[in-house]
Amino acid sequence: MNLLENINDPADLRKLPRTQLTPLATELRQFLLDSVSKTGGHLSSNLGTVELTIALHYVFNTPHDRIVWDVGHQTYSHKILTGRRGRMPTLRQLNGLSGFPKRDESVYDTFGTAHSSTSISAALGMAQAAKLKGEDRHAIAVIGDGSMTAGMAFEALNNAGVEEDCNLLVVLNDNDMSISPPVGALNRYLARLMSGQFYAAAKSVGKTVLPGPVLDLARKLEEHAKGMVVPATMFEEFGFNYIGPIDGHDLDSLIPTLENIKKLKGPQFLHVVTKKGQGYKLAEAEPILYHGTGKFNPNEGIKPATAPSKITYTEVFGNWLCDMAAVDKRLVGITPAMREGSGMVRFHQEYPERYFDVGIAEQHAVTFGAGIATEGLKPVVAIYSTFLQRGYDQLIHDVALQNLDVTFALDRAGLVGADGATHAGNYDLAYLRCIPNMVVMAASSENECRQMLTTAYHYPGPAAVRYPRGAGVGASIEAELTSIEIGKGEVRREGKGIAILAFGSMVAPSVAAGDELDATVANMRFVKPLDVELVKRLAKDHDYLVTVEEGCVMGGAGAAVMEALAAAGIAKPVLNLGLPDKFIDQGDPAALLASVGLDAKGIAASIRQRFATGEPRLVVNNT
Ligand SMILES: Cc1ncc(C[n+]2csc(CCOP(=O)(O)OP(=O)(O)O)c2C)c(N)n1
Ligand SMILES: CC(=O)[C@@H](O)[C@H](O)COP(=O)(O)O
Ligand SMILES: [Mg+2]
Repeated sequence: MNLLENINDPADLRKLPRTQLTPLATELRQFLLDSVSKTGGHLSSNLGTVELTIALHYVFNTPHDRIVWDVGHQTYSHKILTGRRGRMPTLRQLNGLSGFPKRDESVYDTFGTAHSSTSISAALGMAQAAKLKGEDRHAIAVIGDGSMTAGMAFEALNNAGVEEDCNLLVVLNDNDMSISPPVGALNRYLARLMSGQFYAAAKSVGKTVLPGPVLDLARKLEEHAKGMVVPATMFEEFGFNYIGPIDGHDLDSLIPTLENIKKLKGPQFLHVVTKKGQGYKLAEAEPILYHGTGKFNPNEGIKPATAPSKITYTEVFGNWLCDMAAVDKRLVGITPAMREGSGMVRFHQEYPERYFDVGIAEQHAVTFGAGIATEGLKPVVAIYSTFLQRGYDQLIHDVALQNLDVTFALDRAGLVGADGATHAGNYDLAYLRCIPNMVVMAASSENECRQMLTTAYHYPGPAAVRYPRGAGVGASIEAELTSIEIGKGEVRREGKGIAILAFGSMVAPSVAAGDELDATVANMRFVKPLDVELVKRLAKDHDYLVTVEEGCVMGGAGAAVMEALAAAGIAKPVLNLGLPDKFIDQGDPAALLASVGLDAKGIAASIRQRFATGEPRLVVNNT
């Protein structure tokens, strides 16, 4: 029977008899696999949450009751069961379904996410709001074991645990994995809880909420443990009723347990155990490979690329890190839970004692790096541009204010494609250049990226190198570790009338636009310190200046050029090109860049359009 086809929203699901839920889960899992193999997406986490999603929507009265998903990369079943099955072929594409929950996509998406560890705070906010408004509803945060490692999650637990009359349920989806294997003491603690499984459940309110067979087992274990002092779980110490761990793939455990929990008041904590990749053997065996996939044939699985592909900036960084570590024993590599994404797998293998995965803890990663720097070692914090937003105060207060020698390797700078607005690294140039002591560089090629990393590393204060997701321009990469002069740009092309001052990834399209317009093109390299002498010279020798960056135009590199001109008392018509003052959703990165005029054609067209009349004027392109 095709059960899935008849479910247009959770009300349809709730009409099904319990006996049909297991066959539904089988259909849903197959649908997920077929669909994600055609679009790409976060497969393993989604395969692991099929039953949990069914159970939550079956037991709770959504959307009246609020489910808040953490990260949201595991919400495809939720999307499918809440009326978006037909749009799954558009997942993560331009004008298609987002890969994450989004409030304007569905009323069932109660909270927009993609950066982790926000769910408990948001759900607690909803629960408190319901209380204040006199509304009777449940708020449920679903958070993974990886996401639970972040400070924010603990801040929220700390707050929630004393809210005794709040209808908050935290579901910990423990699959013993982050993207990479989980790290840290919390992970060890959860493993210990697992090893004493049903025992802990029997001790807590589990007696009243666990379904018969699970409870029987719990009682037997309790009998066995008689006479021992049973410590409360840390979640109980935080003020939650802790229930679990229970099997998150067993609907006969999940549903009655949730039904019982639903009757309880106050902060509840349900520990659910699932398997990443559940039901698809290849993903079960290699959950990291199947965490985020491109398109693949599900019968064959993901195959290694046959044709040699262009090296990515991530690989450039990973190779540089190993090369620099080989010549400098002081180098320490730090990642907040992004070993694979940041290109640190080889470094981890070759230098395990100097490799630190600190968990999903960007704030801590930055201050941990600062602490290491105070002792004369050389920390390199590898972090996506978007995730450094989490560590901003740490960057200012702990690193820059003390002028500590920390190198920041900022991957995924600019538009990232399928992950969309939540992951776009659009703000780093603006948020970094205003911090005293910082050196900020934007790489225009693979080789320049390597040189900039070396430059940042040797600079005795805080320095950041930003580079985009994916492959670069195909430049050959030197083996040496050479630096470039700090604060010096270079002229790539001499032309007439117009000078284009390009930053990072925008150098290549600007050179192409320069060829078309016979304009001068400079690779500015440094956003801070800006090459003011070069700016002045270009202003003197040209009628018009154009700045181009793959970053928010407001407050970014172009703004730095404007400030420099103003400080020098130079009045010149300047056109600032960059990312507009709006969030840009998912899509093919090249198409997205073209849509905001940041390809060669768009740059040339904007320049023609603004300066066609020859009238000097100041324009900011932030439409
Ligand atoms: C603040 C932040 N840092 C890093 C990430 C990248 N990230 C996405 S999913 C993930 C792992 C999450 O692990 P878990 O919560 O256990 O979910 P699972 O992938 O196991 O389903 C990471 C590190 C993120 N989304 N947000
Ligand atoms: C959900 C999440 O935050 C990550 O899984 C992210 O999607 C990884 O992005 P990259 O593919 O760019 O590493
Ligand atoms: Mg996990």
